[in-house]
Amino acid sequence: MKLGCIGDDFTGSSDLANTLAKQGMRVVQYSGIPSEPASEDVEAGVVSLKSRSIAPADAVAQSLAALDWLIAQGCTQIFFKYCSTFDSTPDGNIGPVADALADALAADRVIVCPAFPGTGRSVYQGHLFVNDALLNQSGMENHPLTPMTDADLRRWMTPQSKYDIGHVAAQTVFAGADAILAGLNGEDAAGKRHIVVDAIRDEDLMEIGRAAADLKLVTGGSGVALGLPRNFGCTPGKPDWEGQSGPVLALSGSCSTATRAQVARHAARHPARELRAEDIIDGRETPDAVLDWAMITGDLPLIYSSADPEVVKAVQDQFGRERAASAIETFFADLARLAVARGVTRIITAGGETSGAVVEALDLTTLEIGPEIDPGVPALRAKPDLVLALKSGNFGAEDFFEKAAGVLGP
Ligand SMILES: Nc1ncnc2c1ncn2[C@@H]1O[C@H](COP(=O)(O)OP(=O)(O)O)[C@@H](O)[C@H]1O
Ligand SMILES: O=C(O)[C@@H](O)C(=O)COP(=O)(O)O
Repeated sequence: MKLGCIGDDFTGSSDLANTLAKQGMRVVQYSGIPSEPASEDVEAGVVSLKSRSIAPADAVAQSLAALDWLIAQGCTQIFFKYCSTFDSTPDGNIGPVADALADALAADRVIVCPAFPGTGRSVYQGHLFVNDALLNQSGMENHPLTPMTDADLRRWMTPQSKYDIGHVAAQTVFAGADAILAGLNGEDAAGKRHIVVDAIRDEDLMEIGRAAADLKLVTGGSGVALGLPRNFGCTPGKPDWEGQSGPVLALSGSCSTATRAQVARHAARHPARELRAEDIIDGRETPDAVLDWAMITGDLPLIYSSADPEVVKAVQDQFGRERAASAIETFFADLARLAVARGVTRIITAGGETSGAVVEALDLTTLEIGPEIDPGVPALRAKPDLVLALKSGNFGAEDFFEKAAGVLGP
């Protein structure tokens, strides 16, 4: 293994694995830290953790354990993947994990770059934009777990990290890899360890990738990984893929803007069943009954708890943020387990935490990367008779669920 990756959630990890696979690397996504060595032919390993919204100390411990495993596989560069919307709170977990990885690797000039132009995320003058809106005006300010209320990445990262945060501005990035490296060196000399690097186009990311060839640690969204495979001699390619026939089920616990539009569109055309958080928490809904409904109805049924920000806020005020999230995630996890036991072979999940809960419940250890469904979302094969799509909350076109079902199989 050459490139070792640690993803702070499962959708983000599949997004990263997708980017690396498209750039020609032989990639495997692991669910949690594997207990065995990787197969010899894997060039990039992505260890998916569910560490984005847990206690910072736990996120650090899990990330360091993942690092140990990746180093033991021979990796010479480590990539820490977080969300292209920089999902974190003033306590973490991006800063504490980046600090711990940098310390463990004795890494300097740590790039911080969530840009992903293909999905509208750009970093300009240290600020993160989603299309034409600043991050904190993009809907992400209402995220149920990590409300993003400031678009200045340097300011957002500062309370999270024990190190000073530097910046390489767009003008330098536009001048290419040598200038970027000089910019990183300058910030390093000024005592900055984590360095926000601007990027607004894929060309910028390719140049940042070139500049990062000898760095021990790179952090960011999947975009900044675009230029890394070339450093390892890889050239773009297409994965082998054969779809899977059989019953399909879509599950959505994401309350992000894009997912809510996808849910609304799907519900107007296919069977869709809404789960109210209070009914789950009070036990009025059971996974068995909901699955019975899905198996009888067919036609790409969608089960969702996705709700508008006011509804989510009322639920969180009544039950507490963590209790609500955990009850809903457990429900989806139980539902997925029952669905597979009853013969479902294609599962589509929307939402990073939701997807993590589902993959962990299904006890899937490795995921093979298939073709891209929409930017940042690949088809995945988990077992000979089970394929998945793990959709990041804000990714995908409005007809994503239909599209995903089509790519996953006939
Ligand atoms: N109706 C709801 N009320 C409160 N919390 C919810 C509701 N629906 C889902 N959640 C929780 O919100 C979180 C959404 O996070 P996630 O699945 O990562 O989606 P995204 O990828 O959009 O961030 C999950 O923890 C989920 O259980
Ligand atoms: O970088 C991204 O935006 C995604 O890969 C990602 O991490 C999304 O996370 P969720 O929105 O929580 O699914």
